Amino acid sequence: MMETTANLPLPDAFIDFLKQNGLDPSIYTSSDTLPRYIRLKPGCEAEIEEIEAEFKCKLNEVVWLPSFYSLPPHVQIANSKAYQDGKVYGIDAASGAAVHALNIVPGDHVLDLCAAPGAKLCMILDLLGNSGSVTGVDVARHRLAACRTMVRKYVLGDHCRLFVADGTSFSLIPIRVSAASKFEFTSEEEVDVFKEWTSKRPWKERKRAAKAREASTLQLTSQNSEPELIFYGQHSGVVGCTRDELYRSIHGDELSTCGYDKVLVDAECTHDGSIRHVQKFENWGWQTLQRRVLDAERTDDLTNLQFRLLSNGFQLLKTGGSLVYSTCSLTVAQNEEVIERFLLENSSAELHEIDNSGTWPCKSGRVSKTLRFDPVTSQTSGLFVAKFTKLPT
Ligand SMILES: C[S@@+](CC[C@H](N)C(=O)[O-])C[C@H]1O[C@@H](n2cnc3c(N)ncnc32)[C@H](O)[C@@H]1O
Repeated sequence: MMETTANLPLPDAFIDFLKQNGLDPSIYTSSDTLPRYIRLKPGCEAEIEEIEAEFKCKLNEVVWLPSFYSLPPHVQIANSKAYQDGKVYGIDAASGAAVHALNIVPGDHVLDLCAAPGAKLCMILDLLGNSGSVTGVDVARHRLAACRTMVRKYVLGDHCRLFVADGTSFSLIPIRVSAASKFEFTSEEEVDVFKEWTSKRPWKERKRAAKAREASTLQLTSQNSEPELIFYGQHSGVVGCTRDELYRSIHGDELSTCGYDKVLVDAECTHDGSIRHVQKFENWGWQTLQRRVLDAERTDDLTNLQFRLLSNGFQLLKTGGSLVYSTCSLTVAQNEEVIERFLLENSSAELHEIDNSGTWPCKSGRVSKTLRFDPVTSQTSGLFVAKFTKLPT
């Protein structure tokens, strides 16, 4: 049987899932009227009127989030010139808030551990501008390839590198000094030095990538398969670097100084807070939703994955750095319970109040200093956000 929430038919299994997790299905009643959000590329403010004329609607400034604008839900932006020229991109305001919580400052080296398809990664690159670096990691190659397309489309890739890898074991540190100016190579070494990125990769690199893919299909442990570098910009630290330098893993104490300044763990989840995602199952079949999303065993596996992603992300953070954990699920099991378990096991982790969050239209989570966005309270998609800092040990 279908239960109708406004014009939105939700299957019984989904309603049951919400109820079992203490979530009120009525938060989805406003889903049909939720605005669409865009982020305007900084520097394009003078073009707002032109963009409004193209979209045939007013761009309403989101007062609590810089560079964000809301539009009526029916406006399609994908065919617009402003979108195709990379002046605007679609990103929900709650997602923007999660990135904002990182307090990105020029020069930061940022790790985005579940990066694809890349809306948050693009925003981080935009905030960084001409400095620092962003390392995007995702286990799904096709999704990360879409992220690469997006980064290149918005001409944001100069300080970015993308690795297909398992975020629970990824261990590469940022390259903080311009490698090209750091090393002097003998002609022998130069063969193995990364040159400018090109989509036509040299034979040797293609062979390595094929080998890495073969290893992962043979289901060797993720620790055994090397992260596959599928993109790097001119100033991402990769150009001029040797393979040994790039693939140098660091564990333990050294990470406290060599780790990332900021880490985003936007973890894989059941997506129950994103009604637009749930609606896609109307076409794919509600049974697929039950099998792929709501299955209790899968949810248990997910909470373990979330815990491991959070733990590894925190491991790669330098002392004094900040980590934001977010999911587009609103269940306590995938959010508060994951972070409570994590805090119990990590004495150097401290929950941190998110700057300016007092002015944000969201609720507090069950754990103090955590935030919950939902369609009714926030006029956004559902999102849980928590911020940690790393204390000296
Ligand atoms: C919620 S999505 C991330 C959305 C992304 N941050 C954005 O803003 O576009 C979660 C991502 O986690 C990835 N993922 C799942 N398991 C992973 C793992 N073990 N390591 C790294 N990424 C993983 C999925 O492929 C998916 O792309």
